[in-house]
Amino acid sequence: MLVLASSSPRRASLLRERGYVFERVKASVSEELAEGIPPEIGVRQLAVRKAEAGLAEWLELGGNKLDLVLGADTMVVLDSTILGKPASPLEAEEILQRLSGRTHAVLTGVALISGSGKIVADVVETIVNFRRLGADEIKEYVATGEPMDKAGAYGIQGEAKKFVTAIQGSLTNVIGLPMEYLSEQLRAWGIEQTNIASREVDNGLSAFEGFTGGTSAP
Ligand SMILES: Cc1cn([C@H]2C[C@H](O)[C@@H](COP(=O)(O)OP(=O)(O)OP(=O)(O)O)O2)c(=O)[nH]c1=O
Repeated sequence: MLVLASSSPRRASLLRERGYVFERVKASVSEELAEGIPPEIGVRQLAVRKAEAGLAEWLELGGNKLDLVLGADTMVVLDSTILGKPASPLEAEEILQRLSGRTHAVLTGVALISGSGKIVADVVETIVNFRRLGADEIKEYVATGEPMDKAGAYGIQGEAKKFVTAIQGSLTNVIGLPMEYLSEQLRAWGIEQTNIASREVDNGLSAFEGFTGGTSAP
């Protein structure tokens, strides 16, 4: 049995759309990191923290020790600086101004852990290029509310798609889970997709079909 330790609706959709059957628990953890920690270490640490908290909660609910708990954390990194979720619309504008006309990295830490003591944790990176953004379009975008619960103050699967000129690497990694990497890991743990038909569901990503891993514009 797979258990997703996350309250992110995006992570649940990504798994569901690929036909995984899973349970969900909350991953309530402090997202504080040591000052100056390298982003790739920090993002892995948070993924492990979430998976461990999820496992504790799952076992408390009566879950089996052999069940596999998945925790993840996504960060946007520009010039070695972590750009988290904006605390206010003004901060969202500031973050988007910084990303304007630049290339940044999106890191997702993924941790898989079971009560039997097995743990695998990795970090997957996607590189994203933004075109130059005007002050008015940033304001308009922030007013949609879309940036507020997202690392780096944007959602590539939503309105912010139009800001992106190229990506290198996994698109789903930017949205919260690197599905190509994760499918391989889950297979190794004996967890397979069970309902491939549900992959046909339109997830709003069709404009990006064939776009991942390349460098062309959407
Ligand atoms: C950059 C980017 C981030 N995001 C989202 C993915 C993550 O949900 C969120 C980063 O926050 P996270 O702290 O990784 O996750 P979360 O708080 O949403 O959920 P939980 O900790 O319970 O698992 O930003 C997008 O949806 N689209 C994007 O383009």
